Amino acid sequence: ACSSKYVLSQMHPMWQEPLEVPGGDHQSPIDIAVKKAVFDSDLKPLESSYDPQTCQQIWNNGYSFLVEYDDTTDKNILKGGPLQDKYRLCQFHFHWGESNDWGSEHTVDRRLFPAELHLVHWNSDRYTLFEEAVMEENGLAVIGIFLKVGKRHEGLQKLVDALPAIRHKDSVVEFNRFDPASLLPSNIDDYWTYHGSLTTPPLTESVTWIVMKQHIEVSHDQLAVFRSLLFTSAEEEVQKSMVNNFRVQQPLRGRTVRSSFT
Ligand SMILES: NS(=O)(=O)c1ccc(C(=O)NCc2ccc(F)cc2F)cc1
Repeated sequence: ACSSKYVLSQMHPMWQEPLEVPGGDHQSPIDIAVKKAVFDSDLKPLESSYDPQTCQQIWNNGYSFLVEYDDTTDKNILKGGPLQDKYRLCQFHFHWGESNDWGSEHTVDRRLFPAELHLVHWNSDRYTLFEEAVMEENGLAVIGIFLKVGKRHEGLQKLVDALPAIRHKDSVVEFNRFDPASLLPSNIDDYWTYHGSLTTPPLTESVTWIVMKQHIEVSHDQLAVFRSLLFTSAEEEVQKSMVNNFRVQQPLRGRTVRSSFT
């Protein structure tokens, strides 16, 4: 899978923002000012096709928890929308807060959501490995989906039940037959899209962001289990709750956010 060979650099949630990312004027996340988004009628509907059997593992990388997929074949594909090529799913992960009042990375008219899901894909038409694609401008496509607290999300529960087994950093458990499509909102035709970056180091500006207008709902208790995860490994004396693992918002620097809807 895409990131098991790399453990994200040791970042504390409130990790010091690098003062400048070299040439970093396409950084993420951003605030999406709805009225300033430009409707683009050329944007096509998104097409995704995921195979739950290719789910491999769920693990705590010390920053979030990732569900990883076998990305050695074209079994989990995203195309259409703003994308010219086809992209392979390699993992999905979440960002959340210590309370339900904040936690998302992107905002909509400054509105914060309690959490945000990222489905990470890389361009398998042009590159052979995620690690290669992550360095290229058209290398990655990440779907961002906001989470709101409300009714229990049945699809998410299987994932929530696995979290106690990966409480500590670097813990991994086998996880199979999970359908990422079960986490998509009913409407995936309405989205905003812009060019940005990874929201954690190396912060490379290789991401076509596709942020869904429609959120998904999870229960308060489901989100509470996210907060029971730890940033720290089992050996460390002081255990730190994994919360507030989001990056601060970045300047738009003249970029245009396009919308697929009016
Ligand atoms: N939150 S986000 O969706 O923007 C995001 C998505 C993926 C990654 C990632 O894979 N990092 C590890 C990693 C793995 C390999 C590599 F070459 C570079 C690299 F950053 C980081 C952030």
